[in-house]
Amino acid sequence: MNKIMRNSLKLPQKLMLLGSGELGKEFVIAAQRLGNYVIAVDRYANAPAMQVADCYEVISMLSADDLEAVVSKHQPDFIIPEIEAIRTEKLLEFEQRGITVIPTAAATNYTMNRDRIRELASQELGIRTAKYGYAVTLEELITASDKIGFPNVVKPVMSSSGKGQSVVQSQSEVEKAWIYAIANSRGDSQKVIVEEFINFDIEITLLTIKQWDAPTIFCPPIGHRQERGDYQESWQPAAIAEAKILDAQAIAQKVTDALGGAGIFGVEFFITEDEVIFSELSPRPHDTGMVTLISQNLNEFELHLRAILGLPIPHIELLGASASAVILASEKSDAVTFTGVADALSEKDVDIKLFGKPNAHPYRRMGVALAKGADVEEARQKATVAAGKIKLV
Ligand SMILES: Nc1ncnc2c1ncn2[C@@H]1O[C@H](COP(=O)(O)OP(=O)(O)OP(=O)(O)O)[C@@H](O)[C@H]1O
Ligand SMILES: NCC(=O)N[C@@H]1O[C@H](COP(=O)([O-])[O-])[C@@H](O)[C@H]1O
Ligand SMILES: [Mg+2]
Repeated sequence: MNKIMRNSLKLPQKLMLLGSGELGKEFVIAAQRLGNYVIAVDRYANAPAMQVADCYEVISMLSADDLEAVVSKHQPDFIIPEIEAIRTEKLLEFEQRGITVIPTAAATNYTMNRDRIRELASQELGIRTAKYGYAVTLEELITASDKIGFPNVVKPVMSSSGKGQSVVQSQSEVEKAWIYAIANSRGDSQKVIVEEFINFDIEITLLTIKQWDAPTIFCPPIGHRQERGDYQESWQPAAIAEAKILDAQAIAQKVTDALGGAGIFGVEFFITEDEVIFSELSPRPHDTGMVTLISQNLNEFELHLRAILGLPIPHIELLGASASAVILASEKSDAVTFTGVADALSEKDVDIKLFGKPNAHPYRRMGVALAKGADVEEARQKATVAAGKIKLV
């Protein structure tokens, strides 16, 4: 259904983006370069992607009525979610009405909360994940934590970028983790997941491109480092044994086939000495994949667009060892300005993206530094130094 036939595709298409952060902004730029018409939607005005879209709407994406209003008004050909927290039941309805939802409405429903995609991977597909349990009360979390053991990781089932997530060392810390998770849960969910802590050697994102009428293809693996559950730096290629890359590709193919549709997926894995453990997946570009803005002939946003529109992807090429490092805010501010950009850009093969978020708060991601180097170590060093030069004032 809704399959785009390559040779009959007419441009421009009308694309509605649900979520308008930094990932959406780069996607809109890619879409605009082929002349498409983009409506950017988010919960606040002047969000990054709105700044480069044809028009924008400010709504609650968790409200079915709000979604209905903007879809009826604009009649998009495609609805392209950019965040998890969307009333996905409504997307099923739009899909039934003939609008193509990316990658599919069912896939956005599976990945809206951590529990459904975890059940799909672990129970239905038999894929190795961390041991896990759920809780909807503190008492249940105490019991579930005992079963999983310590240390463990507690997360709201609906959250992203590490919001509400904590590593719990002992039973005495469970209550604090519960309160933190519930306070930082997006939407109306009161459910948390508790996971076995995986002591991995490296964690990776495998960007997986699922196409309408061509085989699934993969980017070289991206390594990353996270703090507070949020990405700090990423690099490509990640040094992993070929056999493990093939294992990860097979798992990514299995999960994305089960989800269906077309588009890019960021499939996350923990790699230990002898295991490849599936963590989670984004049915859209991934934050750690921003490194592809400098590392590849086609970046993850261009790949997403081509996959969505059924355009060919003849070749993905890694242009050299590359890295990204985030630029975070440290204080609350409604008037953000940056210094140090000239200094950062004085280095060869370094680039800076500032997202244009209208306000800042501690740890909010405001930009990213990108670098190429002779090897991954040099690229990481250059990206981190460049990010450190940018100051918010
Ligand atoms: N079970 C675990 N064992 C060890 N580390 C973990 C575990 N779960 C999460 N982490 C760490 O926390 C990070 C964020 O976790 P996860 O990807 O589940 O959260 P998220 O909020 O969905 O993040 P994002 O939206 O940025 O992908 C992981 O990349 C990893 O570094
Ligand atoms: N890990 C998911 C992720 O990176 N999502 C990206 O962050 C934006 C929200 O940023 P904000 O919280 O600063 O508004 C989202 O819109 C998306 O671009
Ligand atoms: Mg993640």
